[in-house]
Amino acid sequence: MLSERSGIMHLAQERPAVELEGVIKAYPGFRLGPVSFKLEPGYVTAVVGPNGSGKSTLFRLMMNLARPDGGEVRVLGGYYPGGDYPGSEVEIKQKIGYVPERAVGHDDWTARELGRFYARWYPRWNGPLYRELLERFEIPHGRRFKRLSKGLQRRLSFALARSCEPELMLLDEPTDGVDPFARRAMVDEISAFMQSGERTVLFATHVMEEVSRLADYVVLLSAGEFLGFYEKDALLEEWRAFWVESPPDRAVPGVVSVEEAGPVRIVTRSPEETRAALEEARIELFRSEALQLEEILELLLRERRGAGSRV
Ligand SMILES: Nc1ncnc2c1ncn2[C@@H]1O[C@H](COP(=O)(O)OP(=O)(O)OP(=O)(O)O)[C@@H](O)[C@H]1O
Repeated sequence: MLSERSGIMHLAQERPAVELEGVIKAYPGFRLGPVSFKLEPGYVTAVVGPNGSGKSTLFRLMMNLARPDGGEVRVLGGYYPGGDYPGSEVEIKQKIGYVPERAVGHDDWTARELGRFYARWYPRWNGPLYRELLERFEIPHGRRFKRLSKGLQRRLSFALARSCEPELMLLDEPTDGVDPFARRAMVDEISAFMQSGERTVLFATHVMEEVSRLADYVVLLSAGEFLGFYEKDALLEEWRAFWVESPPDRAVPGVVSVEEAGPVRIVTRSPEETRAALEEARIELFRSEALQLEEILELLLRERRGAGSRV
C-alpha cells in the first residue's frame, strides 16, 4: 500500500496531516506521553495498545476535545490548543471524519436525520455515498441511534464520517463490536477511501488482521507510554524467527527470545547479525521464518512493560 501511494503524496500536500510534538495529557492515575509523530498525507496509521493505554485520549486530543497538558497538536494546519488557527476550528473539523469511541448526542436521531444534519455542516457531504453505505452496511434509515445494536451504531458512525468526504479520518475502534462481514466491508471502504493519495487515516484497533491489511504505520502505546511510531513493512522485515538444533550457550546479538520447548525457536530483530553469530558458534539453523505482526507487537510491548502484556 505504501509503494502504491507514495508517489502522489508530496505533490498533493506539503504539510503533515497530523503533527504531535511532545504531547502530554494527565488524568488522576494516568499519564499519556510525551507523544511525538507526524502523519503524512496518503498513509494509513494504526494505533495499537492494550485497554487503557491512551488510544481514545489521543483521538480526543486531535479533535480538540481534550486539551494537552504539554506539547503541541497540529491537525490539518490548525494548532490545538491556544486558538492559533489559520482558519477557524470549524473549517478544520469540516475536513475531518471522526468516529469517536462513543458517539455523543446521536441517541435520539435516526440515520436519515443524522444524514440531513451532517449535510448542513459538511460542505463536501456525499449524500449518494451515504445512502449507498446505509444499504451496504444494512443500517435502518428510520430507527433511532440508541435503538441500534452496538455494531450497527459503529457502522452508522463510520458511514457518517466517511460520507463527509474528509481529508483526514480519525477512527477510534470503528470495528469494535462489528461482525466479521461488516468489518471486512468497512476495511474495504477504508481502502477505497485511500485510493486518492491526498487522504489520511488514523484508526485504533485491537484486531491485528486490520493492522496487517490497512496500515502503513503503527503507533504503539502501553499504559500511556508512547512506545514508538513504526513503519509496518520495516517491522515485518526486521524481525525473524530461526529454528536451530540447540540453544546458543552464549549471548547472540539481536536475539529477543529463545523458546526451548521442542525444537529451539529464536526470535531476532537483527537477523543477519544473529545468523552470523550462530554460524560462528556452529549452531545449525534449519529453518527461518517471518513473524506475524501480532507477535512482533506483543514482543515490543513485553520488552517495555514486562512479560504478560497483551495487545
Ligand atoms: N476524562 C477523563 N477523566 C479521567 N480519566 C480519564 C478520562 N479519559 C480517560 N481517562 C483515563 O485515561 C486512561 C486511558 O483511557 P483511554 O480511553 O484513552 O484508553 P484506550 O487505550 O482507548 O482504552 P480501550 O482500549 O479500553 O478503549 C484510562 O485509565 C482512563 O480511565
